[in-house]
Amino acid sequence: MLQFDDLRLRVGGTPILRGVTLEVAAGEAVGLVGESGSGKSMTVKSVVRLLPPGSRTEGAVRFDGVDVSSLDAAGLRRMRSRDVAMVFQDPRAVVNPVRTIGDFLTEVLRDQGVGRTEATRRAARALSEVGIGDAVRRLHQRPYELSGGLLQRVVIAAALLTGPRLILADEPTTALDVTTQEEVVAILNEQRAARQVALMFITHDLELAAAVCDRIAVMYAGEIVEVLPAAALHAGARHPYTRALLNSRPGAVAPGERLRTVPGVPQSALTAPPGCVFADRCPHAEARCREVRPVFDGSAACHLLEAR
Ligand SMILES: Nc1ncnc2c1ncn2[C@@H]1O[C@H](COP(=O)(O)OP(=O)(O)OP(=O)(O)O)[C@@H](O)[C@H]1O
Repeated sequence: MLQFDDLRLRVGGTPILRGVTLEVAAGEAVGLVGESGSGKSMTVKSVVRLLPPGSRTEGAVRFDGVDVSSLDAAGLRRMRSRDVAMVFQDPRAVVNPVRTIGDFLTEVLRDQGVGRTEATRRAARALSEVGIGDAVRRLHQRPYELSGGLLQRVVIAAALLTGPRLILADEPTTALDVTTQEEVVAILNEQRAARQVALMFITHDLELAAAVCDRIAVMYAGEIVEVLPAAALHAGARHPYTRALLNSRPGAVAPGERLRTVPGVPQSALTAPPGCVFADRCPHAEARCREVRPVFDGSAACHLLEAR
């Protein structure tokens, strides 16, 4: 359904994505993990062309086989309002603070010609489906009357309301406290799985990605360095960067022990060396790793794995 084909992105001449190739099947959940600045947000934003001014892309992003860069304004609006829904980190940045939850939820349906009574009925049902009781009262409330967790559920309800085929979720729970995070992710995942909606889920949390997703794509400095089935995250991770990330999880050391880190500093696509993007921090790097860029073979981009 969704295909990134050697997507490269520059913003004002600065390289941000250096050739992202990835596919997402209908109904599939794919997690995008990696350090800050690795290009996760830019990758998902390129699906709906929500890129910063001065962006230039090469390669392609295709939705249902159609290159999104070829969509005219009407096509882009249709894709953003029907086919693809977005859930971002901070629900308060998305919901208009002075309008009611009911207005927020029914707006898109009303735009699509759904009558007021029917739109309100669907909005109330959508709230119940994301676990918000007393839906009729909630529809009359304003965002400041709801906690962050409840408001993010409202955003998820809105995302599901138009029957999208893909949800782009960019760290949807980072702004919430830990117990609320789990509930919100569980609801998002239950509801999208029940409807067979595909998901691209950006998170820093490898375990969370593995719990929610079918496959995980690991990004580093504007590239995907490894893609693997979520069930194989621990036993099957092959790329040295994925292994280093797994080793640096708090759960990877005994309580009281010092946490391990990935040595060195995160690289950006701009400062990436000509060879492997991870060469400067990789404990196994050889001369060719610094000179020749490894080819992504559908599973990983690493010279050390090619040799085996
Ligand atoms: N509006 C912008 N203009 C120019 N460059 C940008 C802009 N937004 C982000 N970038 C740059 O693009 C690169 C990728 O950013 P992106 O937000 O995709 O990373 P990320 O992996 O999602 O990070 P995080 O986990 O911190 O959100 C970074 O180097 C960032 O500085």
